[in-house]
Amino acid sequence: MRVVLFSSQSYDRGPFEEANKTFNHEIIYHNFSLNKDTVSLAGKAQVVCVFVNDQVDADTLKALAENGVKLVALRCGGYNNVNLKAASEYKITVVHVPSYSPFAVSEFTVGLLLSLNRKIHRAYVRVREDDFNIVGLLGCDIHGKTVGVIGTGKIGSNVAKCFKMGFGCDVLAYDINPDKKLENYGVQFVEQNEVLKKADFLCLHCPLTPSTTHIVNSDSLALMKKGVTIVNTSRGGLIDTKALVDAIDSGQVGGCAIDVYEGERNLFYKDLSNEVIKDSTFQRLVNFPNVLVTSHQAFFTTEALCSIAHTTLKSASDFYTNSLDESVIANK
Ligand SMILES: NC(=O)c1ccc[n+]([C@@H]2O[C@H](COP(=O)([O-])OP(=O)(O)OC[C@H]3O[C@@H](n4cnc5c(N)ncnc54)[C@H](O)[C@@H]3O)[C@@H](O)[C@H]2O)c1
Repeated sequence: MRVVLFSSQSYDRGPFEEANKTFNHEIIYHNFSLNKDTVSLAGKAQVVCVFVNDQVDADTLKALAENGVKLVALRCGGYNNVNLKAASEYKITVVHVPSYSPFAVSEFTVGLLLSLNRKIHRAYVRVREDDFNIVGLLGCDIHGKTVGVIGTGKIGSNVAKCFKMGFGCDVLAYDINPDKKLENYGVQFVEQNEVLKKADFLCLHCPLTPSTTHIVNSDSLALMKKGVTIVNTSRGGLIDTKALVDAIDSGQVGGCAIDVYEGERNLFYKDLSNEVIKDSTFQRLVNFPNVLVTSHQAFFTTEALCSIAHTTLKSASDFYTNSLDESVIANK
């Protein structure tokens, strides 16, 4: 198969070339993203492979279909950036990587929360500047606090278990489809509003869907405990960023660590260090001392990259032998 990767980075090549020793596809790497303006550069692709910020909207899918593309393979778990309905209309199958390393994202989530709470990222900068003062770096014990988890799938369940069993927290969880096995670990399922009201630390791990868009907004922020810390490693669109900025400004939110941002498409994975960033909401957000932002890297481990490459190329092979595993199909 000819597989064309959009938004590919230097670190994608190694794992894809290694995995391809098993599958023998022809792989073409494009370092720019897929959208309706770049779709013609898919060329004679049989499989188009995209990542989290490619814009696979109806126009793009129509152009892909006209070019004979029958498979769009996301090399990630979420598929909120693909118009699945349009894909089905144009008879394009969309596959994703439902599980590569939930540990990669859950471990990163815990790391972000620890770093933000104890200001480790700020301490690092101070010590490098020979500033050994610790004023302003005060944190709190996480032990004994209440951690709220929205979405307890592969990632959220790991996070919930980690805070319950590793840190001795009370963990309150909400999921539209709760996996009751988590209760055996002491995690308690409650209504979403109860999670929001009681959490000292709130972790978001549900997918971005119409019903979860801006799940954190001015109304839900008002329900939360004053001084709550919010951690989002799922998708930026879960948070209304303007409302979050206001809540940080007022002190309603005491800290925020995010690996994802609703306007990240124009920013993340690019070196913009010599440019003026026009997104004033983002600029305001990153300048708060109690905010920690990373550039959508929670997935970024060696194990995850290898697993993503293997599953993606296997799906390409399986699609053309009619043996795709149901679990990888996003538009069933
Ligand atoms: N930052 C990163 O690098 C990165 C990497 C991988 C995944 N992610 C994000 O993490 C999300 C979770 O991944 P996962 O592998 O745990 O997915 P998953 O499908 O295993 O779990 C998602 C859970 O959310 C629940 N859910 C769905 N709608 C909900 C709602 N309205 N309210 C509460 N719960 C709801 C589902 O029932 C499910 O249990 C993905 O959707 C993706 O957006 C981010």
